[in-house]
Amino acid sequence: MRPSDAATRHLVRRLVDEPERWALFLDIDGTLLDLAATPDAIQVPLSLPASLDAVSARLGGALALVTGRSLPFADGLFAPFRFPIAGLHGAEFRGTDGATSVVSVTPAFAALKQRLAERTAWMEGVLIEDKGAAVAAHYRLAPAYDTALEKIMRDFAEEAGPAWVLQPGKMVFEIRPARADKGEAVATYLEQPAFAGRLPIAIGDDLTDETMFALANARGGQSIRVGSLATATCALAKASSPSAIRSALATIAAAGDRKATAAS
Ligand SMILES: O=P(O)(O)OC[C@H]1O[C@H](O[C@H]2O[C@H](CO)[C@@H](O)[C@H](O)[C@H]2O)[C@H](O)[C@@H](O)[C@@H]1O
Ligand SMILES: [Mg+2]
Repeated sequence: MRPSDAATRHLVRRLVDEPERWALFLDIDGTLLDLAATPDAIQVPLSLPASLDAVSARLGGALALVTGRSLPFADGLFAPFRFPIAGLHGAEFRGTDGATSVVSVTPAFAALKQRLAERTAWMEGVLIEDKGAAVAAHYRLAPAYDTALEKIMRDFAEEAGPAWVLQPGKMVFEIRPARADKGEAVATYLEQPAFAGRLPIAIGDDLTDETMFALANARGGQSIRVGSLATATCALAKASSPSAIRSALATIAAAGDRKATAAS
């Protein structure tokens, strides 16, 4: 398979030709994986975990997943591999040494999630995704509730207090921990062994990814927004689809294999 657009062709060239120069930060939903009707309906292509592992090896371990999913859920998607992962939009963090920092669910936040489920129960098609220290209200199956759901989520986010913020996304409103965003997670990785001294390439598809695009741009790296979204972006390049990103990763992984075979 060949990468289908200019941004992914450049990505392949950079990571094949200068693997010691770059660090790769990848969003999951809408970037590595095609979007699905519900959070649980996503499909992880069989070859993707091994592709990511091969690309990570090629980059000397300088690859991290930076996602709105919880860290344990993201780990489960790519088992048996364990990549550095920042979960809950940057609030949860596992570094290159395996040390993990998570956010506790306070009794007040647990009660708020319960009340949110009750408050939205009448909205047929609206799905509440409990992610521990974050909660998402999805309206992909009930787009007519867009405005009503935003108001409810805004009110609940305010009630949750300053340790949580409202995070809009693709057909979703989330209440996530305020303590770090994706850009801050990328900045933290760039101080860690394996990542330090490299230029960041951030790839994402949604509003939550804008902070990591801005960080990558500010550090002289590259930022790529995947797919289409009506809102403005600070990403420097665009890629057509998750499948184009997966294809690029497979090409980079295969180039690594070829070099290893040639050297032996
Ligand atoms: O930062 P990401 O890795 O992209 O995660 C962002 C959110 O992705 C998920 O929701 C989105 O994908 C679903 C499955 O394709 C889709 O049904 C939904 O409409 C999208 O908003 C996930 O459920 C959230 O928890 C993530 O924060
Ligand atoms: Mg995404």
